[in-house]
Amino acid sequence: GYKEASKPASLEKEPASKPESQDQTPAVQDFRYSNVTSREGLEARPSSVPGAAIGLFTTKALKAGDFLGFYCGRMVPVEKQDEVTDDEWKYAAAVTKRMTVVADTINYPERDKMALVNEAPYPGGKGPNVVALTYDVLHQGQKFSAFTYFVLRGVKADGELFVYYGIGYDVVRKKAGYTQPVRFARLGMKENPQSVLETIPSNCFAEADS
Ligand SMILES: C[S@@+](CC[C@H](N)C(=O)[O-])C[C@H]1O[C@@H](n2cnc3c(N)ncnc32)[C@H](O)[C@@H]1O
Repeated sequence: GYKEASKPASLEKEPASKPESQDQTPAVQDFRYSNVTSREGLEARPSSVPGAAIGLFTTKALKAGDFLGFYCGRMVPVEKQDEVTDDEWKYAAAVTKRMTVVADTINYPERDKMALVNEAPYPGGKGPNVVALTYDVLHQGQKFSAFTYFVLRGVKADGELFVYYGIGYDVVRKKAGYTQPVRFARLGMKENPQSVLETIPSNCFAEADS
């Protein structure tokens, strides 16, 4: 099933509205290491946001509910999170209560691509066109969770992708020198990642919260 996710790990949950519930937990057929962790047609390019460095763009038009990709990287358990550097926190997301994923877009540019999605320019922009959700799978009787990105509203070909990082990201935002209003999102139809990817990348999952 899916549940709304927040980012980064350390911080409080935002009171965001729940996306439509999907009660069926998908059971995976193939659950293994893979470098293909996102849909086709996503490219890193210089961001349209001044000062935001690189951004993620889609070469193909996307529609609300489309699966974008798994947010992958190094899994850091809660007891090791004091070892995460300020730079790494810029690329961190909470997968579960006890596990944070820290993306490495330099060494794993394909696998850790989701970490290149910026926040929408503010003020003046249209806001996010991507939303973060927790995706759960059942594998050999055990539940695993991944932090995923889904398309929130239609994006034209060559459009830049934007997601709201959550209230907890404010510390990092201040250091980077930009602001962002609190956002609430509701997502309708959701494409199953398993209909987009040939294999589900097990290295992007953590043992689910019980
Ligand atoms: C997850 S990374 C996104 C990828 C990053 N732009 C890069 O080049 O690697 C998050 C960082 O991107 C930058 N960023 C994201 N959205 C931004 C925005 N709207 N304005 C300015 N900087 C932004 C900030 O430095 C932030 O800490």
